[in-house]
Amino acid sequence: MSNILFIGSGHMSEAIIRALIKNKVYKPQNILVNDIVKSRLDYLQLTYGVTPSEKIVNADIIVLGVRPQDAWSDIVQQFKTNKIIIISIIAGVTIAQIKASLTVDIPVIRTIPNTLTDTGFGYSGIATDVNDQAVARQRSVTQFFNSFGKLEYIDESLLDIFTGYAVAGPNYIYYFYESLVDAGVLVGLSRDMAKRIAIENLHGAACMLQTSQKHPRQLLDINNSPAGVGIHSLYELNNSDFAAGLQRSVRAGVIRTVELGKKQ
Ligand SMILES: NC(=O)C1=CN([C@@H]2O[C@H](COP(=O)(O)OP(=O)(O)OC[C@H]3O[C@@H](n4cnc5c(N)ncnc54)[C@H](OP(=O)(O)O)[C@@H]3O)[C@@H](O)[C@H]2O)C=CC1
Ligand SMILES: O=C(O)[C@@H]1CCC=N1
Repeated sequence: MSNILFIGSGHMSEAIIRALIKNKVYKPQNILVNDIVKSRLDYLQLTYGVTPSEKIVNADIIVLGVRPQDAWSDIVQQFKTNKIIIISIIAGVTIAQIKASLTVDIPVIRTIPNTLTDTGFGYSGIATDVNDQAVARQRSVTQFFNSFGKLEYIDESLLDIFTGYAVAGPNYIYYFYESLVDAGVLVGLSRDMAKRIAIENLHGAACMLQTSQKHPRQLLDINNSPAGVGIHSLYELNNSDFAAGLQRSVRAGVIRTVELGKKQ
């Protein structure tokens, strides 16, 4: 079996490692982890049985899991063989930037993975340059990507937008859920009951949007009788900055992604 090395083994790498093991794409012993934090390596070894690697070694696939602000450029300069494939999960940093730091011609695939790996939901974006497209179709690479949710192969020019909208996406939902649960508590429900109701409505409303073929406005209409409860509560939401606040938030995520990529 081929092996894979994660350099920078934080939250996102861990979510991918969990998916790789769960979906039997790699055995734990074929997953090598490198991080500057030794306790992180101990934790990953103990939790998943993966192999810690305090030095950067060669592997069939090398996942760059450090942050855009970290020394990714110094890391990639250490690769001296073109027998590896680099998969970068670093937000904002382009394939051209990574290739410019390489001293050997190594294929680079850029992905922006979604932390929803445990659920099978959530889109991850993938981009390659034309020269590396054949490499991206290799069995080991396809298996790697297929293990963590749904995939969208996109042009690299869309990847930063995809990051702010799709991959930061669970944030908007978590925050909405938290605010909704607080609203339930505010009007007098126990937190437990407010949570159960909110999660059920989230699932149910998502199902309606997916299966009913109806525009959200039509669904809102069904849910609001004349002079009734729903339209009164929506009136307040309309009066708030809710929609524009959400849209500004997504735009800020996209802008920050671009900004982070320019830092090095
Ligand atoms: N979390 C998410 O939802 C997503 C994250 N990403 C991308 O994944 C990458 C990692 O994010 P995330 O996992 O959340 O971040 P974390 O901070 O959890 O993980 C990064 C890890 O890399 C370590 N590190 C830093 N520099 C080096 C180095 N030179 N060599 C080895 N290890 C190093 C860090 O150590 P220390 O903390 O000591 O610096 C840390 O343990 C980022 O580029 C992010 O853009 C992409 C999609 C989604
Ligand atoms: O904040 C982050 O670094 C990651 C990238 C996209 C969403 N979260």
